[in-house]
Amino acid sequence: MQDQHLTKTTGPEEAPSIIFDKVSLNMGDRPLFDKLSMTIEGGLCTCILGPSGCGKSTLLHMISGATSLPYEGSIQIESKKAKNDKIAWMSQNDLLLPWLSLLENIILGAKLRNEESASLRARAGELMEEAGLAGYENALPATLSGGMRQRGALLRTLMEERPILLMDEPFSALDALARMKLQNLATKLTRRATVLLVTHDPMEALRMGDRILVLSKRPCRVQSLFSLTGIPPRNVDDPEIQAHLSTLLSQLMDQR
Ligand SMILES: Nc1ncnc2c1ncn2[C@@H]1O[C@H](COP(=O)(O)OP(=O)(O)OP(=O)(O)O)[C@@H](O)[C@H]1O
Repeated sequence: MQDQHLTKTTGPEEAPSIIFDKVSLNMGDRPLFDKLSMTIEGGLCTCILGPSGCGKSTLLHMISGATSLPYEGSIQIESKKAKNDKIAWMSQNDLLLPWLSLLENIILGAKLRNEESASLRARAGELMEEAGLAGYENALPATLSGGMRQRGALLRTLMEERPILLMDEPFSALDALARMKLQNLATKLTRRATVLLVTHDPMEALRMGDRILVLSKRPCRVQSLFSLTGIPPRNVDDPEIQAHLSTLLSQLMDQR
């Protein structure tokens, strides 16, 4: 059901690649990026791991253009759509408006643009059903658990139907079980979009990613790239996870 909607709006032809070409940026008096070149493949989930302060969140901000940082080089998004119409953002704070019901929060973007309609509400209802939130349409955020609020935030992001999703540690505030459930849901509902997920959790990256980029300490460069072949979300005992986990962990330990 949801896949149909997502195919229509975030199909492969709509999910662009993001190309960094010799991107340099100083933060303070030191380079954060020094001629960083890499390609984020369209239509795949790329997870980014790396030491604290190496510039993971800054990369997402540079792609979104939300903050104008004085970088050199280029970041190209291969899409016919205008930038505002192609990127959605999700972070670890759910940012639900406390005075609106969960449903009103989920359709907030359309409400603000005066695009609310019966079909839009129906679509939100379908997504809520899929996310196990049916029956909570009128609940205020304060009456919901952290996992439910974060599921609501995920649905609000998906309702925007953007081909690029930038996710900055979206599940880090959740307990292990809620996190795993939300990883499964997010993977299912964002299939075919270009997803860039910043995380500190190697298992999350191995469960959700088609590709994993390990970044180095400042100045940030791509230290290694893992290409995974199976279809996410992977179970924790998936052979592909077992094959990569120790290599990934030892690389991350070496960076500390
Ligand atoms: N507005 C700013 N002014 C100066 N330095 C900044 C600013 N914002 C971030 N930085 C610095 O840029 C570097 C990269 O920050 P960023 O938040 O992108 O790192 P990160 O890899 O996401 O870190 P973490 O994993 O801890 O969230 C850090 O050293 C940070 O101190």
